[in-house]
Amino acid sequence: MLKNKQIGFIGGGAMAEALIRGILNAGLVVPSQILVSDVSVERLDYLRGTFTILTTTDSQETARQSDILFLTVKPQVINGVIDTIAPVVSKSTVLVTVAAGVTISTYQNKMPGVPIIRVMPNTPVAVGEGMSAMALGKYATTEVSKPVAQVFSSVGQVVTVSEDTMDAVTGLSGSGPAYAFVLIDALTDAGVRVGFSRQTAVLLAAQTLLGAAKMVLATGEHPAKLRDMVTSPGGTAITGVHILEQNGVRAALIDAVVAATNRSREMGRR
Ligand SMILES: NC(=O)C1=CN([C@@H]2O[C@H](COP(=O)(O)OP(=O)(O)OC[C@H]3O[C@@H](n4cnc5c(N)ncnc54)[C@H](OP(=O)(O)O)[C@@H]3O)[C@@H](O)[C@H]2O)C=CC1
Ligand SMILES: O=C(O)[C@@H]1CCC=N1
Repeated sequence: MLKNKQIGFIGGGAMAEALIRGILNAGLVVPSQILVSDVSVERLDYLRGTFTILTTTDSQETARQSDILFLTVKPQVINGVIDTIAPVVSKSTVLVTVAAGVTISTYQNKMPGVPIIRVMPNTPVAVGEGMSAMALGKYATTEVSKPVAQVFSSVGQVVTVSEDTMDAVTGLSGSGPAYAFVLIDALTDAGVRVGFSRQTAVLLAAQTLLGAAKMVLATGEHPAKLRDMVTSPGGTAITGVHILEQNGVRAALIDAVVAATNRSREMGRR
């Protein structure tokens, strides 16, 4: 379905790189179908050198050439980018924005009639294990959204949500890899503390989280039931879980998601 489609990215940072890596690894497109623009020539050199894709410093050129145009710049600069590209974006281009907090109406007001899709992905798209949520603007019909859904489903799982839940998605799965990396890093330190090399400790920590996540998805069981299967009476796991609960790890994670959700809302009000 993406054969002969030109895919553009405005903003060649962390999220664009993760998506480019993911869709190239998935074989969804070939490098010559991807054009990226960025303000940083060094960044473009890096992306061209790494992926053999096309690059330019001209955002309007990227907007003109793209059938699917990803806006992958920070929310702080999105208004400037919209003003730059609005005069040249065609109604046959599907505009996909991943900017946290920025509503579809912000784009739609400046680009009437252009199909807009707001997506909140996460960086594990780079390894085919992303979690993306998608909300469709009023001109983005199901038909129009199909190739975009295909992009995100080639690099992980996709759900369609109503736009009013997007800040919550941002707080949970959009920002979530950061929480997971903190957990893995902390468990790795713990492994070093109990005597492993860092290399062995990070393997023990990361594979354990990967395995636990796979069990939740594969069995459909409540995570508490799976936890019960690990906690032998009077054993080691319940001893560790007790310490986590005593230190408020569960409440800290809930607070983190609520705070990140609120921050996403705040960024949208700017
Ligand atoms: N990182 C993540 O995990 C996720 C990010 N997002 C969203 O993705 C977007 C990008 O985030 P991220 O990739 O982390 O940010 P980055 O800062 O890594 O990337 C943004 C890139 O855009 C460049 N840039 C700045 N201004 C312009 C412009 N006017 N035209 C073209 N390029 C420009 C920046 O250059 P310079 O640095 O020189 O300013 C930078 O290279 C954000 O809106 C964020 O909310 C969504 C989900 C997850
Ligand atoms: O931190 C941020 O604002 C972006 C959005 C979700 C993840 N990273």
